[in-house]
Amino acid sequence: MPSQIYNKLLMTGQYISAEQASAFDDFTINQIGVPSAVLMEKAALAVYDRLLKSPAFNLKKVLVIAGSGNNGGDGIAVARLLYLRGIPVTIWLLGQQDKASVQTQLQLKIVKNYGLPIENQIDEENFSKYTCLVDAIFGVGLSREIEGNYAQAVNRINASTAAVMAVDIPSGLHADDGKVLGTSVQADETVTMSYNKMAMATEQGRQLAGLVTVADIGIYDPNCLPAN
Ligand SMILES: NC(=O)C1=CN([C@@H]2O[C@H](COP(=O)(O)OP(=O)(O)OC[C@H]3O[C@@H](n4cnc5c(N)ncnc54)[C@H](O)[C@@H]3O)[C@@H](O)[C@H]2O)[C@H](O)CC1
Ligand SMILES: [K+]
Repeated sequence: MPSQIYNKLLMTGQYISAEQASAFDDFTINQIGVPSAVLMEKAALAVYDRLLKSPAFNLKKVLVIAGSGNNGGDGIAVARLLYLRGIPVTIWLLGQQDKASVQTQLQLKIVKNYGLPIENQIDEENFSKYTCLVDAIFGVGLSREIEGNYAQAVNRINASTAAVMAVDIPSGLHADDGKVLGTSVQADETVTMSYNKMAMATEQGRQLAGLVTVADIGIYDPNCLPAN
């Protein structure tokens, strides 16, 4: 694909809203036909690659904190990739499994078949032993204040000395305006899917996201596709 078309597709320097992210996702799956699991795998590979490459992360003992939506699904797939590389990794599943999204249930089935450790609770002593935390609690689907055990998990992540990688967007940041909904993860790095999010164009969003990597996972703005 000639580079000027590809550059237009990537819309480098653009920021998109949660609604656009979902619309582009939906278009790619339902109009173009790329299976959702393929997109999730490419999202997970982008986070996995950055975790391996970035000097910010000590992968001696990794904890993936996963919600029940597709952001959690991305995180669970990251845990699987790390596990198959021989990296010690545990999944702390916050959401209720039976309420998990279809894609997240698939990722849970896969990691169970591989025998990855999945916990519903992590005590303080064990939590403090992790050297790297992956925030896969909420992504662009965050729509209200974070409360209860989700808020507790966010506060424990922020109190940890371990480096934090946020999947797509720090959990607690609203994708459109960078507002903190109750509490938000403070990330060292964020790998965001397809295009940067409007939240990261705000001072607060930039600060909470840390170093942002925009991952091209094959989801594009339909208006930027080459005319056939
Ligand atoms: N668009 C892309 O390029 C891709 C995005 N992926 C990942 O999918 C998430 C978005 O997933 P979604 O299922 O829509 O929502 P979340 O996982 O962000 O949220 C989960 C779920 O939680 C509920 N919820 C919202 N606010 C709260 C709250 N305060 N407390 C409790 N529960 C809450 C709500 O029902 C949400 O549905 C995106 O960020 C990417 O990580 C794809 O996997 C790959 C392509
Ligand atoms: K997140």
